Amino acid sequence: MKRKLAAGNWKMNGTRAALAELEKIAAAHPEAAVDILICPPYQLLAQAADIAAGSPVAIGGQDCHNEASGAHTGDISAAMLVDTGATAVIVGHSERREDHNETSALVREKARSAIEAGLTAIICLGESEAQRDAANTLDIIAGQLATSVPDITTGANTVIAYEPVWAIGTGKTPTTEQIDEVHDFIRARLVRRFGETEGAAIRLLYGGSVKPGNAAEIFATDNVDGALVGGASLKAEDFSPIIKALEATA
Ligand SMILES: O=C(CO)COP(=O)(O)O
Repeated sequence: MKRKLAAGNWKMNGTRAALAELEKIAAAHPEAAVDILICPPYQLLAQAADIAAGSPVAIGGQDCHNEASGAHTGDISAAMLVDTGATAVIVGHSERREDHNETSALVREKARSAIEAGLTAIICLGESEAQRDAANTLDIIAGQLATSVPDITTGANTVIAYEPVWAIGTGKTPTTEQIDEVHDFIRARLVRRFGETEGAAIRLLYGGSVKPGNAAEIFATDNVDGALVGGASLKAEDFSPIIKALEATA
């Protein structure tokens, strides 16, 4: 039985003072019925991993380079993330695709590099508002999925996060029917490509304005195995109820 996953992406938020929130999250869930992951900014990773040690909370990075080392000023490799104590990394977030012109082909190489280093790759996909309005959502998802997900993907090493770009940080969320449609589509494509067992084992997260108030409804949707949460993961008082809502479905 695959465990559901409540993941928090702190994005470019948080100095050392923010670690107090991580302490609160770890203390509030000593025996979680779901996996919990916090992805703080790089400078907090090693300390975050120390704080989370012995708790059900795992720590992840928000991006990695596709190469293991070398002349890439300002970048971080998957092996370096492992060295901090991180066990996962987000790749292909729409903010990386947009701000850093990351293509799906590059995202695939980052995911491959992360998996080869022993990290769980959380690969993000999602359509823009214009793409949804033009009824291109499933075509966009199909293309991103085909190109961003490496052949070495298994249920154990990869998580897919569906994050409609227009729902991120906007307070807008798709209807549960819209989430259902995309998640079912992703599941079918994964099963077709990786086979019944692995295709079904890859966890599918929904991300985009998940809050304590809408989490239960989103988690009741078929093929939603958890959430990738931005703003509401920054404070324990917001993230804990989301974890609990997911536990209620586990
Ligand atoms: O981008 C997200 C998580 O990666 C979602 O962000 P928000 O939850 O702030 O909308």
